[in-house]
Amino acid sequence: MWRGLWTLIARAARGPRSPRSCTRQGSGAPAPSSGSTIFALSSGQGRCGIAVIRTSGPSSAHALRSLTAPQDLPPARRACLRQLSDPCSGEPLDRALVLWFPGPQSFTGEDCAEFHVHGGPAVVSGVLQALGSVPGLRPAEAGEFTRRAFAHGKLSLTEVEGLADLIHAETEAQRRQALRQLDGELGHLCHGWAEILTKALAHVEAYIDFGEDDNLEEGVLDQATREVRELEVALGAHLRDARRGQRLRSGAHVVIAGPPNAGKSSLMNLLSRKPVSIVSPEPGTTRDVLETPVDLAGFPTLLSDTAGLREGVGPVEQEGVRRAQNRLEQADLILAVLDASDLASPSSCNFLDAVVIPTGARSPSPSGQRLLLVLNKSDLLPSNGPDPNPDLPPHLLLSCLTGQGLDDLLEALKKELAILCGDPSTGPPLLTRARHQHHLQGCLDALGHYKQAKDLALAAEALRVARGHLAHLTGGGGTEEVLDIIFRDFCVGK
Ligand SMILES: Nc1nc2c(ncn2[C@@H]2O[C@H](COP(=O)(O)OP(=O)(O)OP(=O)(O)O)[C@@H](O)[C@H]2O)c(=O)[nH]1
Ligand SMILES: [K+]
Ligand SMILES: [Mg+2]
Repeated sequence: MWRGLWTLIARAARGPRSPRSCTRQGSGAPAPSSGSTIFALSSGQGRCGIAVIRTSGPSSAHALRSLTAPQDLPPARRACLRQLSDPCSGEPLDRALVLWFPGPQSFTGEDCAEFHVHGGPAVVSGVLQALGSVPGLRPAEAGEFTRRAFAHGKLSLTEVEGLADLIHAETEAQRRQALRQLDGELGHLCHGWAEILTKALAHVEAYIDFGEDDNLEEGVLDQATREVRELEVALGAHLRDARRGQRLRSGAHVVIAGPPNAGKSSLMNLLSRKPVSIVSPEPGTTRDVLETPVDLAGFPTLLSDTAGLREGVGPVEQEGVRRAQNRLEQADLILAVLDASDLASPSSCNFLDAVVIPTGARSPSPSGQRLLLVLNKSDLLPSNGPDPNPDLPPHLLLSCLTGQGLDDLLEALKKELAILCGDPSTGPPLLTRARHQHHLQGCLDALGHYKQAKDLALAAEALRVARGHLAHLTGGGGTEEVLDIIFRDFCVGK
């Protein structure tokens, strides 16, 4: 009987009824049009010390030989100095280091060549033109090198996304997260989950095929159900964290709010280190929502300054207040600012009652919204005096004028943002894209169908659907459309 079961495990792992399992297969991408060899400048545009031009495809060796003297191929993966010249005119182009990467041990899995040339625009365009004149070579499309790497199974889809994020990473936390994804952590996690599903599916299929024979080990079906239950818990925990990874990728929404003249715009300018907002002693200076991307303590954020919240004002300021309230609802983190020397004023009290106390009391609120209370203008308080208001919720003292308290505020922001975005140095791999969330949710829904299935054939089908979602996440059976969206993020030469 157990031999039968192992045959089934193997069959479930392979298909044929099942979707492709979660392995590092390039499957979904179109096979690179056979015969075409691509080339592009892979380093940045513009004048630079050294520019890297590379090729990928079967004519790479021919291209290398056509442009270099001596014409023999350098040893694999070793840099060699060569004279480069135009194959048609024979005109010298540069003296350059060239490298030869025979496939499949190359970035794309195909034969590749690299030319490390002097970075002047004339040299670069001369070499690109010379490559264009070699038969079988054409300029690469955006992301085409990576797409070929994916098609040859060198990178899984989540690793491709990690690479795109790494190229675009602007803050330290983003870079760490992207590197982890490029290392395949999310892919490995999905792979493990897919294996659990494969085993559970094998158990269910064994029961379907041999259950009646009565010589099947007791509890095979119970074991499958137990495994599915454990997987549901793991997926649920990951999905609850899903917003964090997305915030880390696209920036957390941090909204500065408070009564008029508390110093919100002063704080905006201090944190963004540029004069984004107009600061003036006149209450009601800021009317519209002003926003700017800011790297706060290593985390990417979209920082917004808003109109001071107060009632009984003219129609323009009223519209500003309405916009401020709208923006507050979308905030991941509210930076609530009050004037430390003016805490008893009606506008301060209203703001405390309407925003600070309700949000603070809900912390962590169902929406996950968080709040930091900042008492600004601490320079106006008597020095070394007692806390101006010990009854207030936890707060920080700050002076935008002198900068006192800024380090403590940045430290507190770092803690809040690590909670909101996840800490990319520790913790489980994050789901950085809506696509990841969609497939994990699809997998979880299918597991729900498994539990409700009245009939074993339907239960087995639910497990196959669940596994299909995990396979899609890492790129097995990825559709053309998804691939287009992902590779669009890349630049030419990558
Ligand atoms: N003494 C002192 N004055 C400050 C401090 N921060 C801001 N101010 C002053 O307070 C006044 C109001 O500052 P803003 O930054 O315009 O305040 P705001 O909250 O954006 O005001 P509205 O947009 O009108 O709601 C300005 O005159 C600032 O120079 C501070 O830390 N200490
Ligand atoms: K003001
Ligand atoms: Mg302002």
